[in-house]
Amino acid sequence: MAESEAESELKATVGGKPGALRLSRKQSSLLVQAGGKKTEVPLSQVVWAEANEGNVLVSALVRKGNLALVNWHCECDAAAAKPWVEELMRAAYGDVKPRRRLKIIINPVGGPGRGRQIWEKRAKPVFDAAHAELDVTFTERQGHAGDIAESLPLDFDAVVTVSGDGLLHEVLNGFAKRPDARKAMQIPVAPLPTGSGNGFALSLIGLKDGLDPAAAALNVIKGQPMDLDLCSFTQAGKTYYSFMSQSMGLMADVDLGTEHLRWMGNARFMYGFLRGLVSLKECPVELSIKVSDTDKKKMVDTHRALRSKRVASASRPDLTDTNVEDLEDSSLPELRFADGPDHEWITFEKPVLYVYAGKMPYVSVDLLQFPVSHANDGLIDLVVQERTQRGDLVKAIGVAPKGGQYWIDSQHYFKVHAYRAKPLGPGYLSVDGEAYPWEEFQVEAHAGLATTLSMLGHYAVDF
Ligand SMILES: Nc1ncnc2c1ncn2[C@@H]1O[C@H](COP(=O)(O)OP(=O)(O)OP(=O)(O)O)[C@@H](O)[C@H]1O
Repeated sequence: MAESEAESELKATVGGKPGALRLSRKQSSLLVQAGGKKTEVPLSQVVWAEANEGNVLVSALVRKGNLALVNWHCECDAAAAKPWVEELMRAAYGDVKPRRRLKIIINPVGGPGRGRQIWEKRAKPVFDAAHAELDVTFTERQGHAGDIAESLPLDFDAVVTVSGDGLLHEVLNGFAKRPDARKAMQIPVAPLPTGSGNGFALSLIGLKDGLDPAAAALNVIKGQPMDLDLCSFTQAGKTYYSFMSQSMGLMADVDLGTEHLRWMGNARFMYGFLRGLVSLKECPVELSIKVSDTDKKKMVDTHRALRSKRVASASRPDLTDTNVEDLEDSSLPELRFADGPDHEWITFEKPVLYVYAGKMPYVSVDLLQFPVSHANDGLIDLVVQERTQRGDLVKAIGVAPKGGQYWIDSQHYFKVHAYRAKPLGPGYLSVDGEAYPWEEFQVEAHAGLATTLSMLGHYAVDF
């Protein structure tokens, strides 16, 4: 059947005027014709359809710059409408179970402090339209989200953090403290971006819609569970979990040294970077690396091959209570490199401006720092920026939103199993955007330890 040809059509009336609304379901979209106006919406953006006693309601996210929720109400013959509506819901949801049960954790002071407002105006209406079952908590203090995760009943379909990336770090570390940590980490975590650092939402949804709360809500409603690697971060005998990044030197100064400028939103990171370029301060660190790959071109090829495989196989099936229960060993994995570096590790010998390790492509809208990273390749992407000419770094700013800095010779890019950093002077250390003591630590990757939600089955990046 040609894409333009309607697969099935529902003629409905609005306010008693026959023929005022025509809903046509095509192969991959819904066409709505009302009052001479045509709106075509991909089925992936249809969040609800129902027919009750001659009334039909269809809700979808329609692109109006951002994604906006639109509800179409109409009257029509109940017998004709019911099967049409049921078929539309089947086509719109595929394998995903509608009416997800969600734990929502909102940080009212995250980023520029607009979490509550954005939740109420832009996200909650989308979840309500999709008939999601919501259990909402507003955080009252630092650490609150971690405490919630530590004692959360495991009967939620997902945990959604309405904040920046820091709140997800707390949730995953709350899970890690539980005796049934492994089971808890099977509950997908997903972001609704209202913080200043929203790299996870950008990586899952892409640059175009990654900061749109409605698009993030859609990802929570329709995304399939996707394995998410975690990094264990061991310092002074204690192990934490990092889902996103660790940074030292200039990039940690950019994050932690600009906390007082939260009101600037995302712009604070660019300000911090420019300030760091003026001082060009060396990062005093001894860095040991358990390398998997160092060839940039080969890493791009592997990235493309892995990604097309992911598209073909999509992600794992939707969660059910049974497959969460099925996990027998619920403890977290042993560390493989607990004894520290051996002869297979290399040491980076040149003067360093910053070290940035990551598990996802976008750090912010201005920086595609890890363009060949994967949610679940079991490896950490490690960038070591040599202390180089200011001019090189200024040039990199312009190409950074598309990851162009990847090709700069002074920017060393490694795929690694693990690494260890030992401070040789004062500095900052940021783990998932949160401040950690600038003391010796070791990091290693753990394949697919946690879970997120994705509509694509891979990170949304073209490189
Ligand atoms: N009610 C609260 N009062 C104060 N701090 C809170 C509250 N709720 C959460 N926090 C803390 O706010 C911090 C910032 O959260 P998050 O990272 O999610 O947002 P953000 O604006 O992107 O911040 P950052 O840019 O610093 O990462 C976290 O350390 C979290 O523990």
